[in-house]
Amino acid sequence: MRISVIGCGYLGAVHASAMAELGHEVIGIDVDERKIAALAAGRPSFFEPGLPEILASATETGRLRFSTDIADAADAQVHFLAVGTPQTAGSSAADVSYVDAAFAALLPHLAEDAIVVGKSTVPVGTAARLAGRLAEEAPHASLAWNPEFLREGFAVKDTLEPDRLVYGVAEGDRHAASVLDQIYRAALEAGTPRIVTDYATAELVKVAANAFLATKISFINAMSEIADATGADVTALADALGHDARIGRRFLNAGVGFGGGCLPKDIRAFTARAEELGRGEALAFLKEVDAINLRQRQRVVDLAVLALGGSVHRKKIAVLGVTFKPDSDDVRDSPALDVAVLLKGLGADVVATDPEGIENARARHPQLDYTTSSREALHDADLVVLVTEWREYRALDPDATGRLVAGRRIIDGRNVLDPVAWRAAGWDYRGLGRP
Ligand SMILES: NC(=O)c1ccc[n+]([C@@H]2O[C@H](COP(=O)([O-])OP(=O)(O)OC[C@H]3O[C@@H](n4cnc5c(N)ncnc54)[C@H](O)[C@@H]3O)[C@@H](O)[C@H]2O)c1
Ligand SMILES: O=c1ccn([C@@H]2O[C@H](COP(=O)(O)OP(=O)(O)O[C@H]3O[C@H](CO)[C@@H](O)[C@H](O)[C@H]3O)[C@@H](O)[C@H]2O)c(=O)[nH]1
Repeated sequence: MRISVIGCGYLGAVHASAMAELGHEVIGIDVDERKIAALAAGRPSFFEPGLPEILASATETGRLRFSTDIADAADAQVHFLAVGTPQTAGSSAADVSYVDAAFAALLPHLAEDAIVVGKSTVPVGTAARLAGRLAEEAPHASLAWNPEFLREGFAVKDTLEPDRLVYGVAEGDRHAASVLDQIYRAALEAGTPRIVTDYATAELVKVAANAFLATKISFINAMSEIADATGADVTALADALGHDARIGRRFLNAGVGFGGGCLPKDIRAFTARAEELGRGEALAFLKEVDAINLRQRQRVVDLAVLALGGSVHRKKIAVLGVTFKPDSDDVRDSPALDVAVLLKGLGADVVATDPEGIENARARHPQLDYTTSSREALHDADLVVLVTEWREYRALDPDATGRLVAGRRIIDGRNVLDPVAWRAAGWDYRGLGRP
């Protein structure tokens, strides 16, 4: 199948490469010339495990090409829209202007029977609006919405082996569903469940899934606040809750909270859309989910102040991690980076380290000191704050780490270290919701 992917960021670059890996002829389109030049040379413009390999092999065979000119997508049968839908500045709503612009640019280039397939996360109602426009301006083409559920760090695997496929199609449009079935044949043959539904349901599945995941994390973080007040242990609580198959253990890790380019902005956009629909009350709880989440960042900072006896001023603090999660270089709405900035704001000498995220972090917060060497960050530190659970930080040895620092104090902002082992090595260990 000849496919175009419009928007080659974290989602689009992976989707384009994975579609080529499946044997399709793919062209990736983006307005960012630097991104396109790197991708065309077989180099991803961001860190994602497994992506360099499939990108390089697909560009070498010529099955995957890139361009900044949308006219080069004209002979594709299927066009995936994967442009960004960030939070609008000064509002909690999603900014759909990139979707609208990409859609408008594509319209004059649509071949007979072409299918435009939305992958971006959009406010419910967007697909119906775009379908209306298509019916007027390119009635020979059709629209489907096929939301994406990949996680950064597992993006390639999640794209090739998704948990489920959701197609939102116009009433009676069997063609779009059957073309998508051909594209995803390998996953369907492996037994991936597929739900064919209307536009609004498909759009809602995506934001509802993220709202549920965010709620689960904020739920356990709220429990961690209660655990702190009572001496209970939130990790044991999560383990015990998780054994109930109806609840499940995943996404019950208390800590500095959720960030990234999806969960935070998606729950805010969903709330804003519910308000527009006159159903604000139904999703009012998501504001609390957001508030609980943001509070965790301050809790980590408060613990740091406590650990240093009331002030962090002029104290050297090693902040381990700047990305919103491990195995990603993404610092969008990163709790880790926020903690570093808050500590710096209190006068601490912050040295932040991260295996992959420093370049992006520096672009956003040039006022912080960074190093790629965790040894350098730890050297002579009065306090260590672990905020992104990269494997190398989880594997730190308390004795060896203790020999690098000036004071054996650690805040485990992800509850991933063994408090017994760290305390046995003489550390003042503090987690969130851990006695
Ligand atoms: N990142 C994820 O893990 C993920 C997962 C599922 C869904 N999503 C959703 O996918 C969408 C994209 O997210 P992302 O993280 O890849 O964002 P991103 O910012 O990394 O990428 C968006 C890309 O679109 C490009 N772009 C903007 N306007 C364009 C236009 N008119 N024509 C062509 N390209 C254009 C930008 O230059 C950028 O490269 C969002 O709606 C997001 O919510 C993201
Ligand atoms: O128990 C947990 C699990 C996650 N997190 C945090 O939650 C955030 C999001 O994690 P994750 O969902 O793994 O990362 P994303 O790559 O942002 O993926 C989410 O957002 C994507 C974009 O919409 C969706 O496609 C995915 O299905 C959805 O999981 C990160 O900051 C994690 O540290 C926790 O704090 N505790």
